[in-house]
Amino acid sequence: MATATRTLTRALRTSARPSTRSAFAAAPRVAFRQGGRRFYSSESPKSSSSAWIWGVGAAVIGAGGFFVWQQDASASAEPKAFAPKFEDYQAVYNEIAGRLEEKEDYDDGSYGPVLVRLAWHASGTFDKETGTGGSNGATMRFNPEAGHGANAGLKAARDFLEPVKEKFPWITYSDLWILAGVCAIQEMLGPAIPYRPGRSDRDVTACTPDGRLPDAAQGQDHLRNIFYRMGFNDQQIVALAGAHALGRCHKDRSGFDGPWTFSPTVLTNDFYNLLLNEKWQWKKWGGPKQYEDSKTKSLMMLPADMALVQDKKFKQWVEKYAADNDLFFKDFSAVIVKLFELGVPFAEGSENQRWVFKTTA
Ligand code: HEM
Repeated sequence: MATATRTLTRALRTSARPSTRSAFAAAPRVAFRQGGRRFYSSESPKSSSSAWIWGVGAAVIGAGGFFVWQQDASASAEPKAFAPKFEDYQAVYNEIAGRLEEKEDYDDGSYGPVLVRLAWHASGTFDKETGTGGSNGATMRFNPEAGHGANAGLKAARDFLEPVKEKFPWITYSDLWILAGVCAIQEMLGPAIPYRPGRSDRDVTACTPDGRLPDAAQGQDHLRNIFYRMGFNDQQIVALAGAHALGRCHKDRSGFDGPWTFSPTVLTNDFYNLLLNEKWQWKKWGGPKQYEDSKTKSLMMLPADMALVQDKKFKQWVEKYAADNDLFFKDFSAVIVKLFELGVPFAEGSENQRWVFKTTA
């Protein structure tokens, strides 16, 4: 199965999929020059581009501060102050992108899907009532959070990013994990995902309690409880779930097994189309209850995925996204930006100054 999906994925990529990498993916990438440097922005530069650049500097400095570290301890007794800029984050992006497919035998040939899941599980612990959890902190580095059942298998993603952290020691783990999610989505031909840095790492005391992430065996009431707690609505829940076009379930992680789509390393609206148009039946096996498509028996759906067509309010959004990939990309980009920023104390005013990284794909 892995080989078949990999072959199809490669075919899709080489054919460039003009309909999936759509106008929306291209439109927000505004490139402009200032002071001999090239910048990419999610919005047009303001009439005074120097004000925009000041704004970016303020966002980074205000939120993350200067990073102080010593590159070569013997060279100088003075630690160097370093305020990373767009180009520095783009360099981290490029490093991650260049390594996504370095291990041919990993899953369907890319670490992209598991990096998206890491970024989502780091963010999805947010509780809007208490303001706890969210992508600030990277507390999944520690037990008990690393050992929560929902996070099984994410060590693969965290370990994958360790050499990147070593090469760019100034970036926090929490900014790095989210940047990796952004990079993975864009490199898997998804829409542009505007990004802003400013997350700081926290210690073990900031670990969130178990049970904040969704349980795949449950249905619509559970999904609403979990995602409303983060501050999302029905439309946003359905848009987020489209990420299940990517990757697969693993018996040794969640207990479930198999991919949702035939192209698990390319982001498309296929998850919705398959959910609506295929005939799904319970899989007869010794594992947890999951669905399989009756035609090929090679694709899967979780009970929580199936809830999106069993519930009328969810289903209307599944239908819209199945019919319109551009709409899915637009809404997915907006909602994942919100997800990835949950619980982060960004500098005031920085919400209009996100960066869009240039893809390497
Ligand atoms: C709606 C509630 C959700 C449930 C119940 C759920 C559940 C699961 C489960 C059980 C797996 C399999 C893990 C494994 O065995 O490796 C998985 C994988 C995945 N999930 Fe979700 N998920 C949900 C929402 C999301 C969201 C919101 C995103 C991202 C925006 C996401 C992205 C992914 C990705 C990319 C994978 C594949 C990981 C890989 O290939 O290693 N999921 N999810």
